[in-house]
Amino acid sequence: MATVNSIPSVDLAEFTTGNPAHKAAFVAQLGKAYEEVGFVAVKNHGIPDQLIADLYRYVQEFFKLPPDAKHGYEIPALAGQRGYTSFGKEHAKGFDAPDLKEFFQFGQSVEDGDPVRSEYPENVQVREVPQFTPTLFKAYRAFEKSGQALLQAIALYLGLDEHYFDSRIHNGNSILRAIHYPPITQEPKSAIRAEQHEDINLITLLVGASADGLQVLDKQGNWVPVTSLPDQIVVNVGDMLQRLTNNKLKSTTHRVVNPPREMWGTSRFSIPFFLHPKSSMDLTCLPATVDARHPAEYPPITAGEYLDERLREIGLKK
Ligand SMILES: O=C(O)CCC(=O)C(=O)O
Ligand SMILES: [Fe+2]
Repeated sequence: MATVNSIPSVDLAEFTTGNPAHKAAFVAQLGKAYEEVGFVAVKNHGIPDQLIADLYRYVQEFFKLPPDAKHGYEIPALAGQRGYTSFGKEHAKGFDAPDLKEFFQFGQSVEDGDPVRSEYPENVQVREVPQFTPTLFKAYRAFEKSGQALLQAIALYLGLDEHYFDSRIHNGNSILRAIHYPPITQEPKSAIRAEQHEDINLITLLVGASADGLQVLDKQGNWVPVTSLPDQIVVNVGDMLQRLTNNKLKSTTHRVVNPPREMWGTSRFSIPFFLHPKSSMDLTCLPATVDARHPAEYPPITAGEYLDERLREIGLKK
């Protein structure tokens, strides 16, 4: 297994088109990486280069809109879950100072009559950049597909049926979040672009951010920079998967630091896809991960209840 920038690297084609031996090797590599590091770089992830280029292009056009136009897409009742959230609103769990970022969130579109549709607010259409919403939608579907393949490998690693997650993530509550970290204009007192945190969801898929800054906390307590190569995406375990696996798979702490002073004038963009299941998914620790040496660390909870608790903790939900 190659190591790039100190996080392990895997080739998803080994799983999706490889022979049984390749597939088994992929499962073992991914599982080991998630037990030890919590982050991997994935190549042959299936998300077309052109789509990624379009995504970054339209996202940058959106954030260039005048503040008034962007504020028109901010809907407090939706707790930031759809549309725009302005600079200074969200803070990491346990921190008061807000992160130095603005973002736009795009959620699930249910197209097959599944009654779960009534749980999801409509996505927000951005009129000024006509290609923005359709491109987010295309990317959303591509990330869902890639994420499903990764969760199939994770299911096998956990000794579950390969398709364990399929029905639980179908029409799931995933979020595509386009983030803009604006140029820094004055000495930031105590805030950084994104304070240290763990993601809430099952797994997060991140296509190459536009600049350095992402760091993960290793077991020795050192912050290690992560820069994915252009042909790779970074995929990490979130708290829902850590909880489901009774801490066997690690939801690793990460943050986005401010650039050196000479780079203060530059923006940073990144577009994580937070893969969530349906709110009804039971996150009770899997029996296979609980034994005398590893008693269950968490009480039973559903994904919906857990998300609610976490959105309150980060200041998005009152
Ligand atoms: O901007 C990044 O590279 C990562 C952002 C992040 O960790 C998050 O939004 O959860
Ligand atoms: Fe994160």
